[in-house]
Amino acid sequence: MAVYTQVSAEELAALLARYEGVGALVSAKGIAEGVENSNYLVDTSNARFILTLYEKRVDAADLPFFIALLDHLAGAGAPVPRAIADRQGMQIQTVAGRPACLIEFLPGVSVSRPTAVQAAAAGRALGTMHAALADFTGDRANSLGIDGWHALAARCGDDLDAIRPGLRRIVADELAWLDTHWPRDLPRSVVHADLFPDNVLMLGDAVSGVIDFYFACTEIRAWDLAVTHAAWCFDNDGAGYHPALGAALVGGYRGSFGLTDAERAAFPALARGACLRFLLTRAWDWLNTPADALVTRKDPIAFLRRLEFYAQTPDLLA
Ligand SMILES: Nc1ncnc2c1ncn2[C@@H]1O[C@H](COP(=O)(O)OP(=O)(O)O)[C@@H](O)[C@H]1O
Ligand SMILES: N[C@@H](CCOP(=O)(O)O)C(=O)O
Repeated sequence: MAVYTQVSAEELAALLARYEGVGALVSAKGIAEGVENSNYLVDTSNARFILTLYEKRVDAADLPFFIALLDHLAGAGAPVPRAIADRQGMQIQTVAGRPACLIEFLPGVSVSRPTAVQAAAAGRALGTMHAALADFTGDRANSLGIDGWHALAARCGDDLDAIRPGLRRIVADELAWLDTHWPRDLPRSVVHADLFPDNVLMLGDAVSGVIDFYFACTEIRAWDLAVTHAAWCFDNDGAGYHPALGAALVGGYRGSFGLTDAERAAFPALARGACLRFLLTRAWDWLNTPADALVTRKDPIAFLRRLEFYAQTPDLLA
């Protein structure tokens, strides 16, 4: 469960009083899903909201970028939640000592075993967002891009072998391979960078919401598709690849945005980079999450298995 910071009913009522028309506090519950931030489901006499307190990897200095990104996408008709402005026009607040936003609640549920139809819808939603971002002028460096993977691997150090004997060597070899094969000249854009099924809300087979933009950054645009492919098209433990999901996801994306020959050719390398990114952040969390934290650690090895698949399938989108 991801609730790192407790918020009292008094603090919450005082927060809500800053906003015009949100109503009075009826109830607030910590949300079990998520690993990065503290999230509360807040019901008022008027509506339902999400209260997010930013923790861990979210730098408060990046919040204006994320909020501008959500405003831009929502303005273009994408189903993303805006941060609500208070009477003074402030979207970023301080709650229990943490930076925080009151956020629109979006309906829908995230699927744990997507169907091909749902994967196609996710691919279309990603492509539609990329189209909407063509005229977004915000910019944020990717601290979890290829340079960041080197730094994170160095910080994990020998402890990687405590997760799986030999993992440190595997990571070092993969970094060396990526340094040589990483595409440097593909189109770049602001991207979501974490479009896992738990960050896509669905009503039936339709995408009703895309959430959790807190890794959004300027990156190789097709890397976003590679992240989404790695996240959607395997069993959770990374053991089994589902070609029908892969074809549907990529087909949905190509239909709504498009993919160049150069992006297709680079896809296996981008996917290997995506796997290494999640392997490393999960490994770091695995090694550093306090025993008493109310959060479920995610398995790094599930992304080692995906990495092995992409390494063995260099002609995946050929
Ligand atoms: N705007 C929203 N509308 C509806 N539910 C949301 C919204 N934002 C977050 N949630 C719920 O909160 C959970 C955790 O949110 P998320 O942003 O993924 O957290 P974290 O950044 O900690 O991973 C989601 O899985 C979803 O159930
Ligand atoms: N998607 C990442 C972890 C980030 O968690 P999220 O709940 O913010 O998506 C992973 O699976 O490692």
